[in-house]
Amino acid sequence: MTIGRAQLEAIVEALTVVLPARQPADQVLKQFFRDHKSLGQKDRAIVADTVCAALRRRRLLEHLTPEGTPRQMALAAIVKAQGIGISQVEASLSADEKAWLSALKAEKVDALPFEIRVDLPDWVIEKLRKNHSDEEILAIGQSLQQPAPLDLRVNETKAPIEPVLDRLERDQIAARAMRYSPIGIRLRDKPALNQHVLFLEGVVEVQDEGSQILGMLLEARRGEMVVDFCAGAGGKTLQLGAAMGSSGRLYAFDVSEKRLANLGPRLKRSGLSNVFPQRISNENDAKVKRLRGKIDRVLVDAPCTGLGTLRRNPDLKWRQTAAGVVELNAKQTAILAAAGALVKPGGRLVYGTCSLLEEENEAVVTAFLAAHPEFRLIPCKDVLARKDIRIPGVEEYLRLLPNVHDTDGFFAAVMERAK
Ligand SMILES: C[S@@+](CC[C@H](N)C(=O)[O-])C[C@H]1O[C@@H](n2cnc3c(N)ncnc32)[C@H](O)[C@@H]1O
Repeated sequence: MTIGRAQLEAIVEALTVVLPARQPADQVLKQFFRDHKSLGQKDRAIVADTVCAALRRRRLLEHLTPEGTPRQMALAAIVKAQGIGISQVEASLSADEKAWLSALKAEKVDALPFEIRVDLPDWVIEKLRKNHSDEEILAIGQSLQQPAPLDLRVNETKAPIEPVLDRLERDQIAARAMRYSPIGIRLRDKPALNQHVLFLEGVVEVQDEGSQILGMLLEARRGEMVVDFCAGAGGKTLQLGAAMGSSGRLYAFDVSEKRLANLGPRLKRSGLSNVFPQRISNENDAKVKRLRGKIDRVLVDAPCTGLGTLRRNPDLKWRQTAAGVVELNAKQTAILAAAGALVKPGGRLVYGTCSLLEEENEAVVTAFLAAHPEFRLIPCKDVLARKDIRIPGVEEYLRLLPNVHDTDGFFAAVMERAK
């Protein structure tokens, strides 16, 4: 793949606005493309791929480019992170740059310090060391440097999985049933699906396999009262609504108007009529309190560092901080307590995150259980076994890792309130 002068300039300009990491990279990039309407489809793909590669290997690239200018970062990303040959950019290089890139190309990444190979900030590595060996941390870090696959969930209210797989095959979209999720399909490539009839008619939705497994832990059933406390744009809400056969009542709470607004069109496509999105001001909103003790199942998909999703959002690792974890922790604890109060006797509470950090996961659950003896832990393994799902390493808690399960990183705990 040749990268021309104009394309390289566009990559450098894009990195100039993305690298300060003041806002999420996808938002900055979206604005960048709005401001650069002359860039064609192919140019945009090249810019987006290189920016993503630079964010995935930012620590390596900063190590290799002592001045760290956006141009150096762009060139190093192309040659070192994307593995593109120097000859493919040669026409745009000065003699000095050519010599520098040749030396860079020859440098052995495997011989670099551990932290650079892991490509995570020091504070994250330190926290991971509480539960993982350095060998595991390296495997986790390297798996998070890979792009994530495109995963779909089949809307059970519209179709079983087999005809959907058949339809994809007929349309020459390479796909296979997922390893763990019985309602999931993994695509081999990343086709633009948003004009495909299966997507437009709400038969499939994009959802990572790990997220599907987490949603299944709630075992939401027909006719029940269910709350998705942190519904966001509704990835799991739609799954729960379908599992409930579009019956009962499913409240989708979130503090973010914008995220709930993104649920709107997805909900319409899904055809579900049991979902009630509600914006709440915080976890103690009156809309929450009036449901105390009345709900069969409550899911808390808590706000977290998102470190398990770095394959999709590589900028997150440079936007989170140790101080941020402390703030998130306070939120997670408060949300879980408020959500737990909604569960009726004999009901279920699931706490989940897409974080890899013990502080956001086991520690929050352990503290909750200590303060709420009316709840007890149900092993995730047992819940999944009822659906014939067996996942290596899943026992008491759900712990999914990209290097082990080829899903985003997820954690979950299932709790039941005494009758
Ligand atoms: C991990 S995301 C949810 C993702 C979503 N469940 C999905 O599957 O697509 C966490 C969500 O928690 C929301 N949130 C933050 N503080 C909250 C609070 N106090 N009460 C309810 N939701 C909150 C955020 O706006 C964010 O949408």
